[in-house]
Amino acid sequence: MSLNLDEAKITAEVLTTALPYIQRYEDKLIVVKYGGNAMTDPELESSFARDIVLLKTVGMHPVVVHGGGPQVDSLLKELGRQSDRIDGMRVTDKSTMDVVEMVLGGSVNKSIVNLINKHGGRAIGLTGKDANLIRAKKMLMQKIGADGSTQAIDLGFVGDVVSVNEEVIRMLISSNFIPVIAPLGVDNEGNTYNINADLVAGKVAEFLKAEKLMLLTNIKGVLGRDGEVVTGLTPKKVDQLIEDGTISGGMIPKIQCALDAVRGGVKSAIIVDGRVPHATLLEVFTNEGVGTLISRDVDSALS
Ligand SMILES: Nc1ncnc2c1ncn2[C@@H]1O[C@H](COP(=O)(O)OP(=O)(O)O)[C@@H](O)[C@H]1O
Ligand SMILES: CC(=O)N[C@@H](CCC(=O)OP(=O)(O)O)C(=O)O
Repeated sequence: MSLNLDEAKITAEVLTTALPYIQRYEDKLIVVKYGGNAMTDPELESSFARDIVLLKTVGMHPVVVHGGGPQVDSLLKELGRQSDRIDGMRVTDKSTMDVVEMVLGGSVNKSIVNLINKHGGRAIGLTGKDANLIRAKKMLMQKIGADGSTQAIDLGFVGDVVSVNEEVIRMLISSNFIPVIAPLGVDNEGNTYNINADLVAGKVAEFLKAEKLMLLTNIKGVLGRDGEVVTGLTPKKVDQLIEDGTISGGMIPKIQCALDAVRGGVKSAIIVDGRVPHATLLEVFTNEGVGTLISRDVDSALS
């Protein structure tokens, strides 16, 4: 078979364009949160897995934290049950916790691990309970009523991250593994908690001082009042958009943990459209990126 020179030229150009990005991120840690809503199409799932393997192969250190909210909903439905969400958090009683653990720590985690490994990676799946990776405590949610009074809301076994055992992650990374983490945590008494996956990804990125936190979701980015993607956000603007209801539901914890992560030392956090094939690569290997960027100099970012 003879070499097609035109095709070869394009390939060479693409590879050369990638070089500065490969050099820039060499040996750097990139935390990718893979949301349940982005796991809907087998081709997209494959392109995600290949992107992760490629990042690792060229010398970066991807760490995957996954969600799986819609997958938990499906099993609950099959069981003839449902659960409420308050500001994006699933109210989790004991029996819901069992289903959450089964789905997130079981089928969802293992299918991502399997897919990455099928594409030549060395993924290893763990939940926040393994090696006490994620220490958690019960989340205390406060709601402010219309009259200004504060109301405490009990979400059951929903947790906040207290700490992340970074040693475990670093050990896996240095042995060339790709950690794939399910968003469960454990407290000192051994209680298991269901933790929003964005929160876990943000804290993992923060504890490991990651270069980048990428939150893959099912929307183009954070949409402003006019329905257009907002490319850069300030904390003040985020507060305004939450207050007037423009940012709601699952986007609330997502944007808040992106802000917390950059305040905590992560260089940049990006909310990316996981429905775009190779969204992860596009974000790392292009200047423009895709979605909404929250960088460390967030106070001077576009609003
Ligand atoms: N201002 C906004 N911009 C973008 N999405 C928003 C906004 N407000 C609410 N959302 C909702 O947040 C969802 C993303 O959160 P979520 O469903 O929890 O995603 P994931 O499962 O990927 O974590 C979007 O699909 C959208 O319905
Ligand atoms: C407390 C809480 O809400 N936990 C989430 C954990 C999974 C998750 O965050 O999944 P996505 O990223 O796909 O939404 C849940 O039970 O759905």
